Amino acid sequence: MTYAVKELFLTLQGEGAQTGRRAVFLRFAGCNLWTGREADRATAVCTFCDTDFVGTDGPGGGKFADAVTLADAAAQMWGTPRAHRLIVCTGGEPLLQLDAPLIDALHARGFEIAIETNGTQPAPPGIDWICVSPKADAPLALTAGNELKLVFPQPKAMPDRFDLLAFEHFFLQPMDGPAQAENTQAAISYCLENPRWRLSLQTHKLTGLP
Ligand SMILES: C[S@@+](CC[C@H](N)C(=O)[O-])C[C@H]1O[C@@H](n2cnc3c(N)ncnc32)[C@H](O)[C@@H]1O
Ligand SMILES: Nc1nc2[nH]cc(C(=O)O)c2c(=O)[nH]1
Ligand code: SF4
Ligand SMILES: [Mg+2]
Repeated sequence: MTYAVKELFLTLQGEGAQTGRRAVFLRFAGCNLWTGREADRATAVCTFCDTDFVGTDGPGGGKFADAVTLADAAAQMWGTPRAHRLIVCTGGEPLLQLDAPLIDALHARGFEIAIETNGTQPAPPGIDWICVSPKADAPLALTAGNELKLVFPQPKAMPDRFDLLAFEHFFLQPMDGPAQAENTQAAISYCLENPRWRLSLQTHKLTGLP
């Protein structure tokens, strides 16, 4: 199939349990919880998104005709050597496009495959690291994975709804936006009172990485 990619870039994973790790980021275009248009933000299911995922015009983005072409572009972006290769598939919502042929082509090039997902879509087999980030009252199709990273606070998605799910790590990530400072203090207070939860800061924003 054809893949619509907003951008493809090399950076360090900025968030969650794999923070600091070199990674190619594959940002797919499109999401099922927001059109990406500012005019629709207030009425979307997910209203606080910090990302432009509309179109295919970003750095390294485009329409890729097949899985091999896209996996080759990712491998070229990583460069040599082949060891420790990590690709983080994000978006937009990556599970609208990530499929078995692309998973196979990325594995064949030595990538460990991580995803950042809103958890509303089932995941194909073979993904090596699943990070679910629940949004408001959107029902979860994925209730197990490696990390659950909740943007905090969300009145319709408070942490106690999730802390019995089958994840290895539980993170609160302060919601970026006008109340970022207050949200960070609230997340810190919650983690101090609820030791199952750890704080995830968006370190790429602190360091100026993409
Ligand atoms: C842009 S989303 C794309 C992947 C997927 N659609 C999802 O929501 O998980 C990537 C990550 O950024 C987080 N995020 C989005 N907007 C944010 C904000 N305003 N503040 C903090 N984290 C945010 C998401 O919750 C998710 O963990
Ligand atoms: N450096 C960096 N780390 C990230 N972790 C998750 C991101 C995302 O937008 O999915 C992201 C991102 O956009 N940049
Ligand atoms: S689900 Fe993810 S990509 Fe979609 S609008 Fe929300 S944060 Fe953005
Ligand atoms: Mg981001």
